[in-house]
Amino acid sequence: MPGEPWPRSARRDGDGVVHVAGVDVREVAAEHGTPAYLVDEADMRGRARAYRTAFEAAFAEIGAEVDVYYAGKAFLSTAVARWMHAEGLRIDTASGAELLTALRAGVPGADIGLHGNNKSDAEIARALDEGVGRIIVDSLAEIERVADAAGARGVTAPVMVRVTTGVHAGGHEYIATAHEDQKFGLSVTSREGADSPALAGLLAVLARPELTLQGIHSHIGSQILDASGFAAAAHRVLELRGTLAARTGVLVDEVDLGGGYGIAYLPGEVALDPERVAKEIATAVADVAANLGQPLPRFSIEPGRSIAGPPGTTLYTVGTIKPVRVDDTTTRLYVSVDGGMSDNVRPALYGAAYHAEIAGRLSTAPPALARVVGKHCESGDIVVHDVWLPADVRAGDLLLVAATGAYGRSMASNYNLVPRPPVIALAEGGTRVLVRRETEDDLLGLDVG
Ligand SMILES: Cc1ncc(COP(=O)(O)O)c(C=O)c1O
Ligand SMILES: N[C@@H](CCCC[NH3+])C(=O)O
Repeated sequence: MPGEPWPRSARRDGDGVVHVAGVDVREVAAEHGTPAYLVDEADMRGRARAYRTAFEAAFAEIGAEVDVYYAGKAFLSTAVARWMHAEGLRIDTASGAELLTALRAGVPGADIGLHGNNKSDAEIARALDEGVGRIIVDSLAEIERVADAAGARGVTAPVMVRVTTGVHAGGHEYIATAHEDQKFGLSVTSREGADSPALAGLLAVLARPELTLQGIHSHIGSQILDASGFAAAAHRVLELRGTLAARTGVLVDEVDLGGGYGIAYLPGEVALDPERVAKEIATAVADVAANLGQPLPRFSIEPGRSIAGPPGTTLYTVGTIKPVRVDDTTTRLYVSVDGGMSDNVRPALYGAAYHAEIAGRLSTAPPALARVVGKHCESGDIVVHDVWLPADVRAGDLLLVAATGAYGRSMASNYNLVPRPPVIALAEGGTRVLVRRETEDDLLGLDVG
């Protein structure tokens, strides 16, 4: 600290105490308790701005426009939706409650998109009634459902068709989304001379007067650290756009290239740089469009992790410490904290690696091999697999885990009936609760049997 993977403002003072946005983590713990998710507001807003300005500039160079949608699945609250909208981003939602959060924040429906491979009737109805800017349809059946719902309301629904391009990209298999054998989208691959499912989807949209075909959507995966996958996917999407134009004369207006921009989780890892990736993608799509003889569409992207991840940290208090002899030469310190897989499921789900440091004091003790574990009844309840902590780590120490802002709170559970931690924004030396701590009464209140 400072530097990746920590929030931009993270510093240690002369006593070794970590401050984020000028706030002493010991004060956060005293005021709000632990575990707690902390968000460096200026950092999150800055990253949103950086993505928007980098993509706008790179696409302006090739003569195209681009909209940036913040992918709310990474972490959404009304404050976050307001920050993102104030920074000139739109909001991508993937459920009725994410949509409602953006609306409650005052984001106009026109600036919101709705995703989902199995949208409920109620979700489709809300999207139509609130006039969302786009519904991203994910199957042939859904195209008919959205058209029927729009017809019943006497409105026209703006839709994008989500396609899968077969491009493999991203981290764990569970977060790659453009390969063939998975649930999302319609494949661009045509088999046995038939139209590809993606082309069939586009034709199905054109066949329904209750729908306007706004564009084609491709999201290839998440935690991608190499821009070439985006360019390869864009190539296939523009080819599909050309095929549709040749068949029907309709040239779709917009292409969404999804999210997936990778971040640093560990010291020494290098995140994708928005300016560089924006330039690489813009140059690639300009070349492809020129080769295909197509005018450029409008573009959009949907970053989530790269905006919400790095500004977020999780503050825990250390409890039980157990040295475990793992072989003749190695002892590992099992350092238990007051949270675990209920507030960050990513290590258990994807084997994701994180970095942690003692945050409330300086230690000159030699480093010891440690594994940070949670308080749940599961041996896979690991917060940080391998990390060197000072050998004098002790109960009561504050431990800060880096880069937990995306897919931490948003994927949190109540395993073992553990209440979920609050989300605290840190800005200009002060704190503000964005999402309050869940209580045992909240959980027992659901038990009406
Ligand atoms: C359709 C879609 N858009 C955007 C995202 C956001 O991805 P990321 O958080 O990796 O930027 C996802 C999640 O992977 C997604 O499924
Ligand atoms: N939840 C995943 C990424 C999002 C996948 C959504 N398509 C993660 O934590 O990495």
